[in-house]
Amino acid sequence: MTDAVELSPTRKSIAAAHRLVVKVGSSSLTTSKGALDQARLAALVDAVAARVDAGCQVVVVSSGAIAAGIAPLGLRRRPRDLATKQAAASVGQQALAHAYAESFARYRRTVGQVLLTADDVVRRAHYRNAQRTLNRLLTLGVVPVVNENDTVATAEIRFGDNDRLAALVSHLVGADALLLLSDVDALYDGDPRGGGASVIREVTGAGDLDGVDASGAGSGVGTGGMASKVEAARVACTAGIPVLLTSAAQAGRALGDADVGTAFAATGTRLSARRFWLAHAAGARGRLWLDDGAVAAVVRRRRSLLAAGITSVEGTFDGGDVVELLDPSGIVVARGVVAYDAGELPDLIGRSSHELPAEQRREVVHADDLVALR
Ligand SMILES: Nc1ncnc2c1ncn2[C@@H]1O[C@H](COP(=O)(O)OP(=O)(O)O)[C@@H](O)[C@H]1O
Ligand SMILES: N[C@@H](CCC(=O)OP(=O)(O)O)C(=O)O
Repeated sequence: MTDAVELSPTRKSIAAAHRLVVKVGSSSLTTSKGALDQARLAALVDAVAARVDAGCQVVVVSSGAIAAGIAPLGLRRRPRDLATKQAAASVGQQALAHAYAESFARYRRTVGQVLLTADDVVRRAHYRNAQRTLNRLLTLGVVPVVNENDTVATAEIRFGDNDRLAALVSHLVGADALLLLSDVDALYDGDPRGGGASVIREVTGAGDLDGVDASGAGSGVGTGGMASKVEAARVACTAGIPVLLTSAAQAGRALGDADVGTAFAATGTRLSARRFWLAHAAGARGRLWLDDGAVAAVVRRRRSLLAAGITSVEGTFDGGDVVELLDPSGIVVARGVVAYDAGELPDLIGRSSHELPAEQRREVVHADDLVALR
């Protein structure tokens, strides 16, 4: 008999989490013909209800609105144009909400539908509203079922994928763990459909993802693909939230001892709402390229960014807008609120403070308004 392998600290913390966000993808809830798969939805609800009955609070972030609208509308495949996608989402979301309500009713649990647009997370006043509603639902013992508000979200304001939405919601509700449930049992070092790929059990830092190819397209009914799950896991982990990625078919184990799939360890600590918004939710209006000295000052020593360390400026922004800070190789190393308009900076960059007139000696991005991403 072999000894049981000790669970990693990440898995233990996920198994012990009190407040969880569980994201489930379209391919796990719908048939290939574009209708809801009631049996698979019920199996997911069984697993979530068991965890709720054990005293935990669970937010479900559910995709599937567009996919579930395909068959009822008599369409042959997932629509490509926005108007038809929105029509499909309108029909499918209704079916989805009804199915969750009926399925959770088997456990005498009430569900609350929460449809969010990117604005609800990007604008700080909206962020607080969404936060308040979700918290209230949870304290009332309701299971919130969240999706993007696809019927009104236009191209510019779309989250784009529910993996990212789930990571943002995890922070919003102060979740102790995020579960990403898909149609694949784990992250592999390459697309498993090609064969020969190996499972990655634990990701403890960015280095564990070196050489991992997650670029393969998704299932065809969803949008995200594996790359968006890895990115969502990174967003959650840097905000201090561990992530478990596995298949919806393993939801019972995932919500039980968490000894399945790929576990991503939290790499950062929980950020304040403002810093999280700066790092992940706010839209950037410009880019500042830094020299190596400025990168070291900003990222390692957590100093303000001065004009002397900037080599180039891109974008049309005003003082108060969010910009990305790039290292000399073009990697975004930080984000922050810029103190100058784009038009003011070309005359200042590369010059040290004592060369500048007194009114232009203030920091370009103050340390309090800056979040390092690496
Ligand atoms: N490195 C990888 N590891 C695991 N799956 C991968 C990888 N690269 C691509 N994939 C594919 O990504 C798919 C999951 O993405 P997607 O279909 O968008 O899921 P969902 O609908 O659950 O959001 C898997 O079915 C798998 O074929
Ligand atoms: N909001 C969309 C989901 C888009 C999406 O991200 O889908 P998926 O990749 O399956 O998680 C819908 O409900 O159809």
